[in-house]
Amino acid sequence: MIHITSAGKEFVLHNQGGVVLPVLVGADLEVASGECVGLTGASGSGKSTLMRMVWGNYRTDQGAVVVGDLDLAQAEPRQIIALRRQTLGYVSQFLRVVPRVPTLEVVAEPLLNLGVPEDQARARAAELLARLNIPEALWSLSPTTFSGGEQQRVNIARGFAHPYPVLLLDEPTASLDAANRETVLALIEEAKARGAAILGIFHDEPARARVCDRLVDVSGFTPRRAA
Ligand SMILES: Nc1ncnc2c1ncn2[C@@H]1O[C@H](COP(=O)(O)OP(=O)(O)OP(=O)(O)O)[C@@H](O)[C@H]1O
Repeated sequence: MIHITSAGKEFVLHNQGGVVLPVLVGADLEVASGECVGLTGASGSGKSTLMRMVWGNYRTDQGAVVVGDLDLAQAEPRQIIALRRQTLGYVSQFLRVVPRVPTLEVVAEPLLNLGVPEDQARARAAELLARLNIPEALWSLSPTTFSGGEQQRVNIARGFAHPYPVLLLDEPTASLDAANRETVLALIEEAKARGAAILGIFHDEPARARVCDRLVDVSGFTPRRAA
């Protein structure tokens, strides 16, 4: 479901004299349906950069990053938007939402955007929020004032509302207590069992060992820097 071939990325720092910072070169990676691949490598090796190239908000400079049948390196913005609506889900570390939208709507929104009837979308959102221990009294409130861990759980509920064929997970268990961490790991296992292809960054080593089928060390794609 994810096919990355000879992908490269460099940043041009326009506000720092146009310095060119090569970050990835010759990156190759495959994630099959039902598989979870974990990205590893030292801080700064390019894990988040590679994830953002798959998500389509960092442009791929060389090679191909194909999700389903769309090459993100060549795609038009409207194709990326359609891919994100139907195929590609992303649980980032931090929740970004429009202020004043109630939590239940935030979680149901990906389903409503796909035309799922409102009662079904809200029922699915409620089921996930309950499973992730967000008290029902909070569902009608905007999550902007929630605690870090509550916001992360709302973000996870939103990311798992629609059964995306491809999922990107950035530290999904980072600030969770044991019970909620267990729920998130179970959600990941269920997504794999229904055939989702998952690419993730997990600093939580036991979590990584449990859900990842393979690890890919991104430092293998780090260009040799001039001494
Ligand atoms: N938008 C950007 N502009 C310029 N340089 C960037 C940008 N994003 C990332 N980089 C650089 O790319 C390199 C890789 O960063 P990245 O965040 O992908 O690493 P990482 O492996 O995810 O690190 P960490 O584990 O610390 O999160 C770093 O040297 C970083 O400074």
